[in-house]
Amino acid sequence: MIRGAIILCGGQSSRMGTDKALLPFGEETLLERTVRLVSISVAPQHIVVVAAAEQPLPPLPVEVQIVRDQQPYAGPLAALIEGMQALNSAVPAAFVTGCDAPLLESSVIDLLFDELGDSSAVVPQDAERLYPLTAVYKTNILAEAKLQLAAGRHSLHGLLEQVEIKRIPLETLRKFDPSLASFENLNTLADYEAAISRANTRN
Ligand SMILES: Nc1nc2c(ncn2[C@@H]2O[C@H](COP(=O)(O)OP(=O)(O)OP(=O)(O)O)[C@@H](O)[C@H]2O)c(=O)[nH]1
Repeated sequence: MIRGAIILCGGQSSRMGTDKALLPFGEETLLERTVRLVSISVAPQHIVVVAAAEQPLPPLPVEVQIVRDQQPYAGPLAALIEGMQALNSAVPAAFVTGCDAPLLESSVIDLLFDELGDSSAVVPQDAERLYPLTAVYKTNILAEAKLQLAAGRHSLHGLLEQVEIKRIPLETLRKFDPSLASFENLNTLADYEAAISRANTRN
């Protein structure tokens, strides 16, 4: 199966207070790092970055496709639709993440693709919640995604309620990522600082 990936990076970053995509992380920005980690599992020519219209972006590999939101701040579902429309039509499924996943493990991405089978999406879950921004989606759910958006729903959770998904217990993924750091999105400055120190401890 040809794997795709969609990296959403055009949110408002309101809790962080500054554009997350451009935050430094080691010698890279968060977006560069996320693209590099995703490209261990997905060929760069099948990676789509979905950014806001005027958003400045760091230099990315030339093969990576950049698309711009049609509507400002329409949310992750609208951005997912933009990304799916931009993917090569031969790509049946895409890993979806935000730009704020600097501790992603490629073995987690690989496992999510491996579990897809007949499901429309493979989504990690713990007792409290689903993790729709570290998940794999079949591209044939595009029509359903558009219906949801047209009905005024903007969240990925709403889409996942309408399709058949495979839920992967987060604990199962500890085998591949013992600290489960792949699932920590960075919303606040405190999250960002904690991720930097965790990355430094690992190195
Ligand atoms: N392209 C695009 N990406 C989005 C949009 N909304 C959210 N995202 C991305 O989706 C991921 C999750 O977004 P949220 O955590 O809901 O929002 P955020 O902008 O990151 O942060 P807050 O404003 O603090 O909620 C982040 O990587 C965002 O950049 C959007 O309208 N367009």
